[in-house]
Amino acid sequence: MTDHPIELEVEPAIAKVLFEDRIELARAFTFDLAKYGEQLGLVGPLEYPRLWTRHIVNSVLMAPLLRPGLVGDIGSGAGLPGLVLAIARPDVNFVLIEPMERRTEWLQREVDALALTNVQVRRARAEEVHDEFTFDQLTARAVSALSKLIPITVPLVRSGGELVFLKGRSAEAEIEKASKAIRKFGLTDVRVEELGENLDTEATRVIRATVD
Ligand SMILES: C[S@@+](CC[C@H](N)C(=O)[O-])C[C@H]1O[C@@H](n2cnc3c(N)ncnc32)[C@H](O)[C@@H]1O
Repeated sequence: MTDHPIELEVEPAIAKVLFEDRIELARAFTFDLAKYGEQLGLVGPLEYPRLWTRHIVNSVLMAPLLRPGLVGDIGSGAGLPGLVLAIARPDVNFVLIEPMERRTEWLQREVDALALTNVQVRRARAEEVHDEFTFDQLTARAVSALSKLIPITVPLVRSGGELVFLKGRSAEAEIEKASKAIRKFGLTDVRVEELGENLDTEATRVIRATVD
């Protein structure tokens, strides 16, 4: 692989606050993402000046919502949020589920390079592994609208488990549009939460829902 001329956003101070003693791993991952991301079609060049803020910090804001157990991340792509969360939460086990071979190769290479022992990479679509995994919590970012995510993710989560989806401004509208699926798949306590509101970074939003 050829080196990419890196014009990376300077690491924001909040990164060290959020990653604590895992910051060196987060730096190594971010550096690799900047180096290979465009070449491997993982992130576009326009994202480089906001790689930390918009992608790495945005993902790690979810870390406090996770409980020790098994977490599935659907459509991990470049590793967002799954690999970032696995860096931040070594006490949680993760399965990154991603159908594209080039992306799973990238994810596995990073898992190996960072010597992460709490991550499994599975090349598949979510709906192909319903009989293979039962997660305590399931995360996703930028995969599809809530109404489409519900049927492919709920069968992967244990009763009492939780969906945690990073969403933008559309969160409430997506909940509204997914009302039929929410009823059909027995989701309760469906709500939008703001993350990072009092921190020195862009706030973000998640949809959280409990699986009956
Ligand atoms: C727009 S990318 C987002 C990647 C990453 N989550 C992020 O936030 O940058 C959507 C990803 O979801 C994956 N994907 C699409 N449909 C999927 C499915 N049914 N199950 C699992 N992954 C899926 C795609 O291959 C792609 O990597």
